[in-house]
Amino acid sequence: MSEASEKQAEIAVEQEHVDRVYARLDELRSEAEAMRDKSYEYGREATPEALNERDVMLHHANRTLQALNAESEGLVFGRLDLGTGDAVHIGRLGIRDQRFDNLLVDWRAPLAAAFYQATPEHPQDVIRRRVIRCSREQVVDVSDDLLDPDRAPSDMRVIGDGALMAALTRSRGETMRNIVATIQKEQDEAIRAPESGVTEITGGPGTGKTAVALHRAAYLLYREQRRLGGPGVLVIGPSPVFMSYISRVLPSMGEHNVELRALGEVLDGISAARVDDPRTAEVKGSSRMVKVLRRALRLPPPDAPESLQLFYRGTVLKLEADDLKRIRRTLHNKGGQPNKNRMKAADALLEALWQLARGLADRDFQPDRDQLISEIGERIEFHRFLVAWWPALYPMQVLRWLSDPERLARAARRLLAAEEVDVLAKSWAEVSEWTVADIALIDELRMLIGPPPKRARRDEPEAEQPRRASNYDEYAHVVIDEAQDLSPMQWRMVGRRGRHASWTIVGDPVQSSWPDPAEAATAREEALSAQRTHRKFTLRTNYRNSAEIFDYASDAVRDLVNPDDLPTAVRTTGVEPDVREAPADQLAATTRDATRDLLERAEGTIGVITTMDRRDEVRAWLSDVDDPRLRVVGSLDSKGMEYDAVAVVDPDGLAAESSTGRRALYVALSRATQLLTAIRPS
Ligand SMILES: Nc1ncnc2c1ncn2[C@@H]1O[C@H](COP(=O)(O)OP(=O)(O)OP(=O)(O)O)[C@@H](O)[C@H]1O
Repeated sequence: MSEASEKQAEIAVEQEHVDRVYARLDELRSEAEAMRDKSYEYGREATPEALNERDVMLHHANRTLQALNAESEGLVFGRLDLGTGDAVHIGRLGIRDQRFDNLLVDWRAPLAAAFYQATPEHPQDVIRRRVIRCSREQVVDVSDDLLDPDRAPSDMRVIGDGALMAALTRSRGETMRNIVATIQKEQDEAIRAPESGVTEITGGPGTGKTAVALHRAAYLLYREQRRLGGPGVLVIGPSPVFMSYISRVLPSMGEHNVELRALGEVLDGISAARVDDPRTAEVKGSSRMVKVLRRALRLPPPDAPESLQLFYRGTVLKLEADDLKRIRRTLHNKGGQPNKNRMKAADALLEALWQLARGLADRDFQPDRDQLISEIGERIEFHRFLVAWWPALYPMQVLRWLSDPERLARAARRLLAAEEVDVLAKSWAEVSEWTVADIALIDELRMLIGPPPKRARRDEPEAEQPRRASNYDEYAHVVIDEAQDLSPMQWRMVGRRGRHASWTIVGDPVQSSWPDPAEAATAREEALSAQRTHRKFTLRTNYRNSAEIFDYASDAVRDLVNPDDLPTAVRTTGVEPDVREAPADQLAATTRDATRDLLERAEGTIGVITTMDRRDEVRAWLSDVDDPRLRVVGSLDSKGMEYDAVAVVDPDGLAAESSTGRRALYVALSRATQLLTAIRPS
């Protein structure tokens, strides 16, 4: 038999099994639908027990249907031939036949672990491992690894030369795919690590950190359904573009109970995608901002009245600016959230008025404490004063007040340098749209201020009404991707979402754009201080880049890092990166030529990456290139992304963009799977 017909014969064998799986899937779907219909009937009886039973049935039926109806692409993807003579098929779900025998074992079940962990050195009773590739319900390819040749029966066929290389060479689509059929051993160890505490996964570009983190989320949801199913899993990544890029991975594995949020979307109800320039982001992200914000809350609101004057029984009572200042200071010194202290503020003012009145008492004026307090306390003019002097505060409003440089300088005295105050005030004064870094400040303010009183909420401007999170601290597992870039303020924000959670933290210090790693490390330790277990996995193989591309990309950081922190790229293509030089007036034309060239030569997506400042300019240069595969992004937006071909426009500009510019350049140059062009202004 020729190699091709051997392969066809094996494809036919697998097709038979895949057909059985799909037929059984249809049966199970019908059963679940029947159960759902029956649960509605139970509901009609309306006794508490019947209603309870209905809810349980309905929940179960819906969950089953959701799992069965998830994209069926790649439902069956693996097979193990064991030393016992048994064959086990592995898939995205576990499916049993009517006799309760396994037709398909869920990839997360212990029985499937050998699919990822068996090696020729430790075959774990696996003789042949087969990856099956399907297009919908049709088997299109099989690819084998013979792990234990000595025990292989003589008629066992071994097809192809490895599924991993085939998967890596294929062009990538708009969104990240699951890698469940080709997860490698070192990745599997991180995916299947216990849930508790902190699991840290590091590794260089393209080592599969994001893929591993998402598969780990799916694995934990399967294994720890009871704990994670309710409060759920939160996955945080750098940008909305990135979240959309990874958004299909979990649903493609049947998991829907996961919230994906970019860093600018962590706070309910507000969403920011704009990023500050590096200097501004650095100041906004510094943990010094906690004190600045605390101080800002101690300042009177911008239009606060400077004195309080009332007539009481023919006598003038007046609290002067200094009195009011002292009362405010005392209230703040006692601590607590200003929004919860409004009653205390009213009491303190009334007490001060009483002290005044008592000092003025004479024969004609004999005030009584209780009477004065209750009479003045009910006056509308007193309430008006209180509302202006100690208003209900809203985080965004308080931050907006800091666009006044004088006010900000008062809050930042001895904490921020004059230049830093300028940078911040300018950022808030010039643009009304919030940035990603502002969100962590707004979240901090929410914690410091406390919820506004219910009555005040009705007057709350629309823009100030983030949907109140009931589940602030209630996620059971938090996954942070690109964790190396979180600022200290962002660590505080995410820490609040997972005080009782377990964590998966994924990142690569070499790709970090945060200029002060020590400050971020301290904030991270604080955010995770409740965690007792800490385990770390390092991934060392770069699956994305060709060796030629990664070698060129690594030059950007080689002298900054320990060589052990750079992974090894496994694939060679023989195609070196294309480096072009162009005088400034030719840069647009050269970029257009290079982009068209890449669109022609590469099959999948094309990314053009440049400095954040030049993003719009480069977009305009390419506005007449009409191809949906093309994306033009700034350096920060390229974090975590991947394209089949990449053009980096002005690499030296990227390197000079910030104090961590060379690391940003390393990120940009390591985004391509097949082709890389660098365009340097000469
Ligand atoms: N075991 C695997 N089988 C197939 N493809 C894989 C495997 N591991 C990783 N990949 C692919 O390699 C590419 C890089 O993966 P991923 O984006 O998760 O890496 P990363 O470590 O997060 O990269 P970066 O740090 O650069 O953002 C993706 O296309 C992913 O699908």
